Amino acid sequence: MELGLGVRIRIGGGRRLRFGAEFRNFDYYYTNYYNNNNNWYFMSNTYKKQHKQQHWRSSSNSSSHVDKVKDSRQHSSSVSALSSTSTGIQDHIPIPIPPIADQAEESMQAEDKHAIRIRRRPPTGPPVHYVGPFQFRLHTPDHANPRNILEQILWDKDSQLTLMKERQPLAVLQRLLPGAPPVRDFVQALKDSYHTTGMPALIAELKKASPSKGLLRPNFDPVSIAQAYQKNGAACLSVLTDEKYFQGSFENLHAIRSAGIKCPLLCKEFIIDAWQIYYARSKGADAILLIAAVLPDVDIKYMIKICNMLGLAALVEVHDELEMDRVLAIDGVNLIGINNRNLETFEVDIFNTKRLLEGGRGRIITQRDILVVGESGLFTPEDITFVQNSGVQAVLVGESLIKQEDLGKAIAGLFGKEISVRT
Ligand SMILES: O=P(O)(O)OC[C@@H](O)[C@@H](O)c1c[nH]c2ccccc12
Repeated sequence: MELGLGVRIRIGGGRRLRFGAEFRNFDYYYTNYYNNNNNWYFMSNTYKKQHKQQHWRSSSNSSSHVDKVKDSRQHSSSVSALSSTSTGIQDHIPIPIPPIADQAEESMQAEDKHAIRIRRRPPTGPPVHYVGPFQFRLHTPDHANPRNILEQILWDKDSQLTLMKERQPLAVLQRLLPGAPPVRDFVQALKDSYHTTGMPALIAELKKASPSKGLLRPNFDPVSIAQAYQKNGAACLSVLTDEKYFQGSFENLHAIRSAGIKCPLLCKEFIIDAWQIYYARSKGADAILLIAAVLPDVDIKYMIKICNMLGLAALVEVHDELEMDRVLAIDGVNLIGINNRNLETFEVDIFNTKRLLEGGRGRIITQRDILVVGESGLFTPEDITFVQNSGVQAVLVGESLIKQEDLGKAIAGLFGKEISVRT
């Protein structure tokens, strides 16, 4: 008998009892099933409840990963046939078909090919509260810990999401959407501002704290900050909604939207699940962020479809050439953010914006009329001129504004002049 990370038991004579929970990109479509001697059994909801089954991704370094991929291909049709009924998702909900097993496999290969380093979930399975059929864990290998702050944020996000989705399942959320405030055109607002001021349009960020800089603004009143940003020429606002690391919230987003702020709002969140897009929309977002370092291509494509359906803009964020090339290969991307901050190390280098827009990449971007946002680490008029000359039509600025008491002066100081054209 062989025990492997609580995943598989091999019983004498080659009979295998394997317990599997296939990771699907979108949890509300996930399918849990187990394999007993090559017969696949779907786990009913009752079974899941009885065993408090968590869905998780098993170790990616071992052969079990390879087996799992193979198995998911063999059984994809039956699994997907079962999934729609047993997850309780009704047929009439109009959402694009999510990637299923074959695409998930493709996405795994894409992850390898494009070297996505960030792991969205702990690779070694469920944490200690797991009470499934195999309650024990033989050991916790080192790679079970987050390797950097981005992974840590995502792993926390993943567990918070499980709770949020339990409280408000997608079907419930969707019923709220018709009552959400109408979507405003985020990209158009940036273009308009760029054309009227001749300077990069400002997306001013409401960020109370950050993991790299700690507390940035102790007296944080989101609505009055938003009003001051708007009055002083911001074209759009970016509202951090992550609570744990940025001291933001969806309440802030909602409050700003309800206060009648006209600037379109970007929901600044670590999106790993389509559910979050619907949630952001229900709270009044006009745009959402998709981080290429975190999301495989197949997810970006799927999430862009959802954004199009909801009328949201998708700001697709890249940090290096590899990510830029991936994103340029995806149809329908019209707004790209170049983050000058490496989210794994926090290093900031505004030369990054220039590097990524040089040569062929810049030409493709111009040809396709993609709007580029220079993000992070912008403090002075020289910085603004530098990224503008590199080819951006908008900038996303947090720290250098939010830390100053007088936000009007802060904006004028950043651009070297007042940029407000509103009356
Ligand atoms: O405060 P700065 O350096 O001006 O950066 C703003 C913004 O670019 C940054 O907050 C940001 C860029 N991408 C993100 C993704 C998640 C959280 C935050 C961010």
